[in-house]
Amino acid sequence: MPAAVAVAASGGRDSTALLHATARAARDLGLEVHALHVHHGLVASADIWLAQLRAQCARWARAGLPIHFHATRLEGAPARGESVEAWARRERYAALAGMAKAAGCDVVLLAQHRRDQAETLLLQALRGGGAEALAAMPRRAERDGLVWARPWLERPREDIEAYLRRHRLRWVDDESNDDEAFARNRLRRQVWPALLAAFPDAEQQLAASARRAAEAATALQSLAEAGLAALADDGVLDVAGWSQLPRPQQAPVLRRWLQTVIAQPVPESLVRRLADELPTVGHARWPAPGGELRLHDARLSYAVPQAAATLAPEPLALDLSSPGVVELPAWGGALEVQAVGEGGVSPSWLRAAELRPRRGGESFQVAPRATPRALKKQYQARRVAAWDRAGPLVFSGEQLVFVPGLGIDARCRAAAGEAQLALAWRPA
Ligand SMILES: Nc1ncnc2c1ncn2[C@@H]1O[C@H](COP(=O)(O)OP(=O)(O)OP(=O)(O)O)[C@@H](O)[C@H]1O
Repeated sequence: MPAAVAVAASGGRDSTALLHATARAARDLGLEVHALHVHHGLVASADIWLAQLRAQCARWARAGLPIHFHATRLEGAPARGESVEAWARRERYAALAGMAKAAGCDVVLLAQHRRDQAETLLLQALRGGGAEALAAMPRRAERDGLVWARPWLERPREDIEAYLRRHRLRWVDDESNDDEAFARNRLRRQVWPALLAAFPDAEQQLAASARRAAEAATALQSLAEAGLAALADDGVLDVAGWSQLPRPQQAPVLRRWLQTVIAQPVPESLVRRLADELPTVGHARWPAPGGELRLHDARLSYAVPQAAATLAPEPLALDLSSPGVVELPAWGGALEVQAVGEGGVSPSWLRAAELRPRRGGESFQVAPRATPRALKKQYQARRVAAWDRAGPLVFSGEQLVFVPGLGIDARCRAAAGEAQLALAWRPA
């Protein structure tokens, strides 16, 4: 049995009740309770929440409950394109995990109850979620080396209200619960009263559905894993083998593979599109979260763009006039120099070469009679993906000689019959 248990406490109604109930049980069992609060810094009232909860815990401690209070103020802000809710949730869990570990707790209790579970199932269904999403919240999950448990997940909301009344507990009302811009608040305010009036046991039945969906999701996942075992190797999916699977297994196996290679949520539209298109195309690319999927020789892989140009190293002078491979770890790859019969550059251009990062404003000429155009335009015209643009530009004096993804500038090409070299950028 653990010596201490943590409770994630917002100061709101449910977690106030859970904190109090846990502290009372802990007193009887000889355990310590750590109340963990996260100040998101998003609304002015967050200061009041923190102060009230701290004072509440101090009062309970004085009254003999084995309770300790900890709080973390979140720093920073959502990344570009990230929603405030997603950022707050991720940072809240990270802060809770940090505080729990520092307090020596292995278990963190969360206060969601059966009504929350029923709402989550409905919200997932309204977003078109599959079994995994309809499973809603697990009663117990292991993450970041901690157990996250929801001891009241099967408790009706009324039980918690009765507990609060019985112990005359006070809590802070979250004013954002009134904001109908949030789907959960619209569900709570507009839909739930009507639903309960028409279906009095809705909460219980929806929570039961979530439990069954969780079982179905676990079974489906093991099936998909078993199907994948023979088809995926080192992040590459054998598309020929996948096409031989019975039709109903194809999407689940594909979804599972995508989840393993893309470390972020996989849009269902991508799963559907791939399931339809994979059997019909030979070579193709599809945009995917954080990168790109590439199909080549019936093998599907996922590629992530190279580090951004802001990390590009300093210019570097070197002699590239003889064949060989020049390893350039600072650039994340190597330049390969090869003797060729045509289409190359005369070695004299490469004797005093300089590798430079792209700065903007460079121009590149693709063919002898073409007009030089801005590098950016050439990339766009030839649909060079962002990660194929990584690697150094090779200059000779002020003349751009070679560009990863585009090749040798036509102005530097050697005449037929002359000694010449081709360059290629090989990302690590
Ligand atoms: N700022 C916070 N600091 C610590 N724990 C939090 C915080 N916000 C939420 N939690 C924890 O996550 C659980 C779910 O959060 P959510 O905001 O969905 O709950 P809620 O139904 O509003 O609960 P409560 O009435 O306790 O605020 C809470 O019950 C609580 O255990």
